[in-house]
Amino acid sequence: MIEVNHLTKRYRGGTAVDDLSFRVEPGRVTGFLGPNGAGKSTTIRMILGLDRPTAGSALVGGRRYAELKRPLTVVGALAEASDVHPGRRVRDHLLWLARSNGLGRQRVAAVLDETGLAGAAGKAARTLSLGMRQRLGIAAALLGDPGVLILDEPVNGLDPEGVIWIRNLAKRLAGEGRTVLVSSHLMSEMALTASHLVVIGRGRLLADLPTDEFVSAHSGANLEEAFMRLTSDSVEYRAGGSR
Ligand SMILES: Nc1ncnc2c1ncn2[C@@H]1O[C@H](COP(=O)(O)OP(=O)(O)OP(=O)(O)O)[C@@H](O)[C@H]1O
Repeated sequence: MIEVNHLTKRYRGGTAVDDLSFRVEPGRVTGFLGPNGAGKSTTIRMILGLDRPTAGSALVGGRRYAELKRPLTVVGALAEASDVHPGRRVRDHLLWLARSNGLGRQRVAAVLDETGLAGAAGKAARTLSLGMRQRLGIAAALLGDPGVLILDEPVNGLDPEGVIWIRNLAKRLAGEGRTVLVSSHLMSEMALTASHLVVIGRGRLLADLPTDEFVSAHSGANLEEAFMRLTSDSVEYRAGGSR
């Protein structure tokens, strides 16, 4: 479970996240949506302890990230596909992560299998395709067998096979009872992946409800239309859209 309580982040230039509260429940995939600049990344960064809230809190498994003794065993995150040293081999990267987080080697073998990377374990990161790098990021997120997974724009740039793989993986992880939060700009993909949605605009909560209810509540023919109707006032580049 992820609990975001009155979370606020102000910068000199304005407010990125504005008194935001929602819960991400286990056992289902929750889509995290919002137009560019809505505050999704800032929210995720605060959940992961990478940014300090101005006010409010973000809890993972009932605790602030900074209080977690072994964070990788509680929450796994895919943020940047490329935060691996280019010369490092796939297995060595995961072994290093495992060692520095007090996890056994057997977890490395398990996540290599789970992500279909066993055959590429000896390859240097720089030789991997984007799809393979994405799998490596997911392998790292799964290393501690966490109950909470946060995937920020996981399908960007992936080919259809990669997109389907991520979709099925997210659903399988949720089916195992984990909490899965996925952010994406691709509405058609979200409609296929997420059964629940949290939608924000200008740092504020706009909707928190099941995907099918979201579409019918905003009288859209599909998720994209419903999203456009709901967020049309929150788009950053609109005239008069100063923050
Ligand atoms: N370090 C920072 N300093 C000042 N402003 C910031 C900083 N980080 C983010 N912002 C501002 O906060 C707002 C929210 O940004 P954020 O990246 O969280 O949005 P987002 O929903 O993830 O957008 P996108 O979909 O484009 O990735 C934006 O207006 C952004 O310019």
